[in-house]
Amino acid sequence: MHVGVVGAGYVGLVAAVGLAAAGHDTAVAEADPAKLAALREGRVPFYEPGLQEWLDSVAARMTFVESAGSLPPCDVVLIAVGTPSGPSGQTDLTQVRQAVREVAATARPGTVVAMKSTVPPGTGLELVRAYLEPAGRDLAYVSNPEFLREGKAVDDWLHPDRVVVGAAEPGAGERVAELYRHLGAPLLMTDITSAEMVKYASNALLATKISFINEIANVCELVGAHIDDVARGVGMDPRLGSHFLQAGIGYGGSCFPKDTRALDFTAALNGYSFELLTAVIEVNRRQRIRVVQRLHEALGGLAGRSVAVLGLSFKPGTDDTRESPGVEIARMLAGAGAEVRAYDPVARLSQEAEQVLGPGARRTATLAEAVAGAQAVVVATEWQEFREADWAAVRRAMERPWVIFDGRNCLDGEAMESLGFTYFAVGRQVGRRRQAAVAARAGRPCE
Ligand SMILES: NC(=O)C1=CN([C@@H]2O[C@H](COP(=O)(O)OP(=O)(O)OC[C@H]3O[C@@H](n4cnc5c(N)ncnc54)[C@H](O)[C@@H]3O)[C@@H](O)[C@H]2O)C=CC1
Ligand SMILES: O=C(O)[C@H]1O[C@H](OP(=O)(O)OP(=O)(O)OC[C@H]2O[C@@H](n3ccc(=O)[nH]c3=O)[C@H](O)[C@@H]2O)[C@H](O)[C@@H](O)[C@@H]1O
Repeated sequence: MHVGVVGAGYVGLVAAVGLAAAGHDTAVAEADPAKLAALREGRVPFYEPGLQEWLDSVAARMTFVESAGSLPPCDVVLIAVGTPSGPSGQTDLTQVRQAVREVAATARPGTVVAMKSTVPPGTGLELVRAYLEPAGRDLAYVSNPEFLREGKAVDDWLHPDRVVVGAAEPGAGERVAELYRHLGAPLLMTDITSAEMVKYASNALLATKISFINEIANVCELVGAHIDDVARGVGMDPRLGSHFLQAGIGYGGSCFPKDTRALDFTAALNGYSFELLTAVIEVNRRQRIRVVQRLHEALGGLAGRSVAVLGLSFKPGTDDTRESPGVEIARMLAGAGAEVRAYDPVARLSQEAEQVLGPGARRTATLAEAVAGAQAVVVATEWQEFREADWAAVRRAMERPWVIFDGRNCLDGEAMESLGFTYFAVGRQVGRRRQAAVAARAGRPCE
């Protein structure tokens, strides 16, 4: 088939390369001149493990153009542009509307427009009415949400758990499903709005698991239980599943935060108060603040204290800093008067994000530079470099009281304490603090 893709971000580029690898002639429209220039030189314009090699192997079947209107005639055009949050949590559909408008104005009759961007339930039907029907050229619309993860995008594309296709006309849905047939994944064919809802329900449930385990971890701290064992025990029940039970400083990234807010907003818009989801969002917000509270306590205030934040990308394996807990924590600490040095081995900070780190925070080129003279260290992203760091050397480079907040529960707490650190984590207590919590609990009357 001849396939067009609008938007060469994480989803669009992975989809385009995956479809080219499956033998389709693929044309990609990318509006950002710098990204387009990189792609025309054969370079992936962001960090995604394995994608450069994959692109190299299929480059001959790919072309890159500057706008959706310049795409060659296609059987299917995938839309994979950004859908960021608006100020009240609603989805900003500006990029989607622009892309669909351009495709509707130029696509040849009979083209199928497949939406891979995450758009709120009801959007597809509205786009059909606003742009495809008025074009009068028999353009079909299909919702085809994407479930890949950053950092594992290539593998996720090749091994999807399912392919979801929402269509009003079976023929159009079939044409999109055909693009994935070779992957052998289970296929759900449904209507457009249900397909849109599958995407939000999936992300909301994953976010709920994270906020739930974080609440359990917070209670573990009070009763002297150990979240690692608790999560392992819970996950042994296949009905509950062992995934997404990693407690920490909460979820970030370009999708969970915005998609939970968008679903909350959509529910409210339709007159429904989605209490559970509102709580999931609030728990996630508070989980980051707990780090700042804990350091405030441990350092006897934050003004003038020196704190290193390790990890600015929202998770390991990506350079994406959108809604990253590490960035947010650095900003809160700096806002409270701490002198913050932040380090990340890969993260890409936009100019805006550099500014967002604020006057009290600056980024360093190395871990050693970040921790030199710091009184506390926060591990915000579980990069391998942090797991494998020479923590004895880090302790020597720091100043008293040698506090470490392991926001991803990725270090050996006992080992940290034996190096002289005061070790805090999420739902984990080691050494003296664990004994104290258990003793305090034992001394309390039963409720
Ligand atoms: N990042 C991820 O892991 C996943 C993202 N999604 C969804 O997929 C969509 C895209 O996400 P990302 O790839 O992260 O976005 P992104 O922001 O990284 O990339 C979007 C790209 O589209 C380009 N663009 C915007 N309007 C355009 C137009 N009219 N013509 C040509 N190019 C245009 C932008 O310049 C940008 O390069 C979002 O709706 C997101 O929620 C879904 C699953 C996973
Ligand atoms: O819609 C999307 O964009 C994508 O959002 C997530 O993918 P992604 O944001 O790349 O990253 P995840 O691996 O899901 O992690 C999201 C955040 O949750 C945090 N997390 C994850 C798992 C966990 O157990 N605990 C936890 O705190 C991570 O640190 C990270 O900040 C989903 O996993 C994808 O299925 C989905 O397609």
